[in-house]
Amino acid sequence: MDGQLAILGTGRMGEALLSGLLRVGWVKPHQVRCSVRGAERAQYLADTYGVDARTESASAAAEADVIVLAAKPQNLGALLDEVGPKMHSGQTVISVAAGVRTRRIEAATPEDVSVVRVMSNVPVQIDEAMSVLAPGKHAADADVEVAREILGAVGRVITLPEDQLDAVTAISGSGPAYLFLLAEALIDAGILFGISRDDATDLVAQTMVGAAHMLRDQGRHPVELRESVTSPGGVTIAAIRVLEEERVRAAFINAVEAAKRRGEELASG
Ligand SMILES: NC(=O)C1=CN([C@@H]2O[C@H](COP(=O)(O)OP(=O)(O)OC[C@H]3O[C@@H](n4cnc5c(N)ncnc54)[C@H](O)[C@@H]3O)[C@@H](O)[C@H]2O)C=CC1
Ligand SMILES: O=C(O)[C@@H]1CCC=N1
Repeated sequence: MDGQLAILGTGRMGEALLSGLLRVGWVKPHQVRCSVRGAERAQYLADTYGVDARTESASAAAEADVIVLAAKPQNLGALLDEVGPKMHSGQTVISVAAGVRTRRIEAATPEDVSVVRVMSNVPVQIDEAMSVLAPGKHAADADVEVAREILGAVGRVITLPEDQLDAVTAISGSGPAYLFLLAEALIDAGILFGISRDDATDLVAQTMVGAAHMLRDQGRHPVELRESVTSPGGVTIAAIRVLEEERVRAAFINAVEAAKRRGEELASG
């Protein structure tokens, strides 16, 4: 990219984006300004990535062409109060915060600042993120393209209307946590049967990777894939029966619905 990038609130998500963008060469370290809360963290970012890292966001925002907002939703209001008045026409703001609507950000920034909201997920750390873009009112195609380039550096990107973003957050944003919980449970089952934690973790992790690749790359329906494992009169159906008796399917749907509701609460609070 030409110009300057600011990442405001460079925690886990912001750092993962930063490292991905530097790795693919989308920006050079001298083009990046990061802001964080603690001086120690700023020093760490400066030492690790060679970027300008500060504990104050307003100057970083004022100097940038593209601004990534990566603070927690609960801190975004205060961050916007700090940086909004320093922003100026022609800037593109990309917010990765869960639940915070583009109109909230538009209200805190000058009229012709473009906002693109993004919901990504933690595999940004390994360039396997699922990111969904939702353009705000003033976002032009070029702004969406910038967001697509940034998130495209660390995984797959699609665009959806903003009214679907709370659902996206609950599914793919939080999704890795559900899969890690499932992994914990399967590893515990291995331990119950006397398999070592390391071996059980290998079994579960590679099973998840293999199953995920089949689902993503073969274009087959998950029902067909599950049926292909479930032999008549066999072992898998005994487990599926218990999962259905325990209403695991409904539990997942209810859990995702609760996550979506929480996203809506964050938006209104
Ligand atoms: N962790 C995840 O899996 C996902 C997180 N997100 C979103 O990404 C955002 C960041 O999440 P994490 O990186 O996990 O949080 P985090 O807590 O690791 O990072 C947030 C950073 O913002 C800094 N910060 C807060 N207020 C600030 C201010 N006024 N000025 C400068 N820095 C400030 C904090 O010191 C912290 O370093 C959140 O809005 C979250 O909703 C979205 C999808 C997945
Ligand atoms: O739990 C959260 O609030 C964030 C948003 C999606 C994943 N982590």
